[in-house]
Amino acid sequence: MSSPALTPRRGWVIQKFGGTSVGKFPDKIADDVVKVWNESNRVAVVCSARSSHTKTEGTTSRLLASADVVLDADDDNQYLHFLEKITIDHVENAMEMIQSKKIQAKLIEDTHHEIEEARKLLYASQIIGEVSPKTLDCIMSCGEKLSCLFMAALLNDRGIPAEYVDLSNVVTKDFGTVLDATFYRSLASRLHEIISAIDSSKVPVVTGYFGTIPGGLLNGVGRGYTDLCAALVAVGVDADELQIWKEVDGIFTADPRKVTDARLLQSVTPEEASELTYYGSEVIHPFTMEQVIKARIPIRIKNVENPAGEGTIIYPQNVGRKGEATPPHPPTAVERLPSSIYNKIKTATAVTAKSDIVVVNIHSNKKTLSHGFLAHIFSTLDKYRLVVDLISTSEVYVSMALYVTKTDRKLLRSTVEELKRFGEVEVTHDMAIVSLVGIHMKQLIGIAGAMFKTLADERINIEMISQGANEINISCVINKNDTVKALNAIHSKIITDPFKSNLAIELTSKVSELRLDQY
Ligand SMILES: Nc1ncnc2c1ncn2[C@@H]1O[C@H](COP(=O)(O)OP(=O)(O)O)[C@@H](O)[C@H]1O
Ligand SMILES: N[C@@H](CC(=O)OP(=O)(O)O)C(=O)O
Repeated sequence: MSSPALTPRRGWVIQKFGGTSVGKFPDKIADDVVKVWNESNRVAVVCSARSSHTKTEGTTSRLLASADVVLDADDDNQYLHFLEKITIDHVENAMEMIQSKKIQAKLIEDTHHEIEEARKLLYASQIIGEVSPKTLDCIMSCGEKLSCLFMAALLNDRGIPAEYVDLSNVVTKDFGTVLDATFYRSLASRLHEIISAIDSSKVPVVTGYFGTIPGGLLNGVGRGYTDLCAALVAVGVDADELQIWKEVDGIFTADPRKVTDARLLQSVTPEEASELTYYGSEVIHPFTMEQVIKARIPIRIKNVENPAGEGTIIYPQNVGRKGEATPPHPPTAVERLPSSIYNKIKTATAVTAKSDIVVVNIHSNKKTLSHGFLAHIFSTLDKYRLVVDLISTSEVYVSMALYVTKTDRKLLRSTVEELKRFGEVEVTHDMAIVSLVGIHMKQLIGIAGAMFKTLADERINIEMISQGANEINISCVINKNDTVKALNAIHSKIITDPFKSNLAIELTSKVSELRLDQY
């Protein structure tokens, strides 16, 4: 299969591969993706740290775990066990995947070297008695170095000339001290210099870790920084396309692993992609969107196991670039309807769910006025770095949906204890947020009611409701055990075939065509 030449001038295509893809399908990445696309375009590869099975057991997670235990007085060598697992995993992978003995030996030597560097940092942290954000970033960077050393070796081993690019020290003080537009512009410009300097016959294999940025990469960007790195590389070289390669065919109308009749979306808007990512669909890091959309670079989500698939494109609605424009945004209703009706139906684009949600209700003890009440609450949450996903408030009541993973449980207990100073606190665990997302929802009267009625018909209790200020997201909090049932019911009634609930006709008839046709 020859790759589509996006432009005759062999423009850049930046291909980002997540950790599980690098861990599970390195051969497909090399032979079915990079090699094919590099025939007609200039490809640069950006990789995350390898995860042989799942991200939680992946290299980055192991490195962060080693930093977690390095100060543990009970067992001051526990961190070495994590490094040992990483070493075995990567050396065995090198021996299995690299045929050339010379390339294999060099890769194994480099692997041991990078892990030794991480060990030195951990040992130094143990001696000093602390792991600073900068040190943590440097320890974490070992993962991307290992995976990109491997990917470059694999490409060379398979006859695809490649060059390893370590971005650990790409950030310099003259980029500024805050993560603002100036910082990202300077970084993108530096990336352009680095990538463009590489021999045009070689594929740059770039670490998704891009250095100790102001405030720290893990603190400032969080997990998923490779998406952002790939975006900045794309902006830097003015790429024709940024491709995010995953293990699903693109963005679906729901999680295809939970909703069997979920359908692939041809395109979504950046706003929809951000909402879907934030509320559970793990599509792409929101910071990434901002960078490439401003540069009007389309983002395509594709599947490593199905590279011939079209994937899903994320692009400002119908904002053409270099002549092409995004395909019209699908209304997503079932296509088998007569086109005269199908093209008029507008409904939500997708439904998504986010787990690990805890609802915290606070009834003010009225010792402070409402603005002080809210200020105290938010400063307490900020102190313990807990993320508020949804909030609804009145003068004396605040209900919040907090994202609390197992590792945050201790922080939650401390937060609740402190919040009790401002009123009575109730905590409900094991909840989930279900969100209906769609650019058309701005014009659809009744869609919120249809969503909540669908849940009521399934006897699913709603703990909390919230509509995003951008009007393209309606969310509610339910018991996590009802998540799959809720996703399937909403998907069936509102997205797959709104006709079933007579929703489409009612919704379309209620909203003026003029407003509807904005998108
Ligand atoms: N609307 C959606 N469209 C596509 N995938 C979704 C959606 N909602 C949730 N998902 C889930 O997101 C996950 C994407 O994971 P994966 O393909 O492994 O990405 P990565 O390689 O970046 O980690 C899949 O498990 C998929 O089931
Ligand atoms: N390797 C890092 C960064 C990352 O972006 O991973 P992924 O692309 O697999 O989400 C992590 O595990 O968080």
